Amino acid sequence: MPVNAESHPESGDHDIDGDALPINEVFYSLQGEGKLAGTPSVFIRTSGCNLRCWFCDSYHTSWKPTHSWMSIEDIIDEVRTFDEADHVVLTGGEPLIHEESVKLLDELADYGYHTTVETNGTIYRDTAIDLASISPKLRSSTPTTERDPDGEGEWANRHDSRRINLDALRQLVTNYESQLKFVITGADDFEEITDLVERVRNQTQIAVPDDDVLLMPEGRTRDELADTRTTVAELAMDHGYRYTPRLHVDLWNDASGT
Ligand SMILES: C[S@@+](CC[C@H](N)C(=O)[O-])C[C@H]1O[C@@H](n2cnc3c(N)ncnc32)[C@H](O)[C@@H]1O
Ligand SMILES: Nc1nc2[nH]cc(C(=O)O)c2c(=O)[nH]1
Ligand code: SF4
Ligand SMILES: [Mg+2]
Repeated sequence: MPVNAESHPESGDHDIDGDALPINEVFYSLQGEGKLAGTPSVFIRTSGCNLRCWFCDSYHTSWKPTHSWMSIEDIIDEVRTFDEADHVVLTGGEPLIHEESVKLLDELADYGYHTTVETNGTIYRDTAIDLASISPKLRSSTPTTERDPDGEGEWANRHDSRRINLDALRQLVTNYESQLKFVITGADDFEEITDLVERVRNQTQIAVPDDDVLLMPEGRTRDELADTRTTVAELAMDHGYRYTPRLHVDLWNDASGT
């Protein structure tokens, strides 16, 4: 169900009683990324983000957010229409900017769903998360003047100062089963990854095995992925990290609702 009403997610200007979330789309697909790639899953995509990656493949949740407000009850009713699925992926935008995501996840868990949260790792919340799929943003994600899809670099400093929150990363990794999934634009990104993984390891007693560090090629389309994925596969082999494909892009390119 693509949802396309225009309004601003931070405004809260909706007339639904009870807890509600700005929802960009709800759809059924295969998990395309990470440890659970290939798993049939219902995706709930919230709108609104605290970062602005230049390459964001969900432009209508970050740079130009669109959504309809949905009550938690209505979201869960919609999820339950896909009766083959027992996995739910909460994504965005950044789903953890919304306090109401806590209640949604708790209720999904009460219904017995396995929950994955796709997050940029800058915000921690205590809720029912079976897999925290954390994608910390590297320097190469910054929307510099040359790479800004929507302006002239106005977001660059804000993005850069927000993109790493070591304390939030520590809490996510310590309290949930997790994966660290880095978007790679080129071999130059690698040093920053090893450095950040070390810093996270130094913050927690929980083991962060190389197997839970995933390298994902940057690319919104098959053609873009064709340019990055071999480099990324070789980096994974050289360093013992895991490669993750973007299965949905391989299967359906950049079609919406996939
Ligand atoms: C749209 S984000 C939403 C969740 C959260 N804001 C985050 O960034 O993790 C979902 C996933 O897509 C990844 N992603 C976004 N744009 C991408 C691109 N152009 N190429 C590869 N991965 C991308 C993100 O890193 C994240 O793992
Ligand atoms: N099929 C599919 N798998 C995904 N895994 C993470 C996604 C996301 O946008 O968070 C995503 C997505 O958009 N589609
Ligand atoms: S953090 Fe996620 S949703 Fe936000 S701009 Fe980056 S990729 Fe897009
Ligand atoms: Mg996606």
